[in-house]
Amino acid sequence: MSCTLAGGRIHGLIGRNGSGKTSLLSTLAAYRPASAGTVLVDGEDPFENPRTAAGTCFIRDEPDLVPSTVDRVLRFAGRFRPTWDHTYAQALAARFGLSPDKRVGALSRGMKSALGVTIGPASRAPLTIFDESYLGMDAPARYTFYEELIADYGRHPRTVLLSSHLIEEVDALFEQVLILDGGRLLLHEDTDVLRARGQTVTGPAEAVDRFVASLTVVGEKRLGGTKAVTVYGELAEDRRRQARAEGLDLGPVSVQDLFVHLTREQGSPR
Ligand SMILES: Nc1ncnc2c1ncn2[C@@H]1O[C@H](COP(=O)(O)OP(=O)(O)OP(=O)(O)O)[C@@H](O)[C@H]1O
Repeated sequence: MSCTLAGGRIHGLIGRNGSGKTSLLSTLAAYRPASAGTVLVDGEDPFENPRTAAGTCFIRDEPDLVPSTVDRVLRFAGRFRPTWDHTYAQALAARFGLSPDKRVGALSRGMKSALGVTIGPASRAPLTIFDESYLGMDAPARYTFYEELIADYGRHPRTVLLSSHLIEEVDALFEQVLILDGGRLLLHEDTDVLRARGQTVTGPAEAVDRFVASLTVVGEKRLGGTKAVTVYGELAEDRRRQARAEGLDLGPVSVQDLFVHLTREQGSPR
């Protein structure tokens, strides 16, 4: 794969199991050297590089936590990061219900993840990477994470790279999307451009079925007599007019529907 990630954006990394997300993120965060090819962070090889390491925060699905108390874990995380905001870290930990004197060993799976996603935003690292960091966190805690991430990103813009399987929950955060498939970069686009690659056609079930008969259907939902069908491919203007004339609504497609369509057939792991 070959790509350049623009700074100051939130990039979503999605791909099926074994497609290479963790391998890519681990190499960017210098947890592993590149076995082939070139990886540059801010123009430099990140491996064993103190300058890029100080500006990178990598929160893995099993967060790296020293065996101590919540407060000490946060202080330790801040020691290596010039951009660390300890007041914000404490406020975020409190929002997740993490008591400062609680020991890491006594935290549940989801609470360990919550501590990981406290360190990520509080690091304010110019390159902040989350690799399925929400694992085990319940829905209210995940939504708190998304809310805090976007609010803090607004206050302190930086480059965020976030891999997730919960695409419907997180796609609103993504400014750009990368889809990996079998170790290759299948697609790298602005989220809006990606959403325009398909359409959702909604209306009375029979009219929708008639309209989509000759189109590539990638998903459908039905509620009573109303149906919403997702189709792949752009619609020409005359087809759009026809849809409106038949009382059908056209909307953008979900990133998840497109992802499933693009990776279901060819998407076997390497
Ligand atoms: N430590 C390792 N040694 C050898 N091969 C590995 C190792 N870790 C991962 N792989 C292989 O590298 C490929 C990519 O794995 P990777 O963990 O990067 O995928 P992923 O997209 O993060 O998957 P998932 O969504 O399941 O977490 C897979 O074929 C996997 O078997």
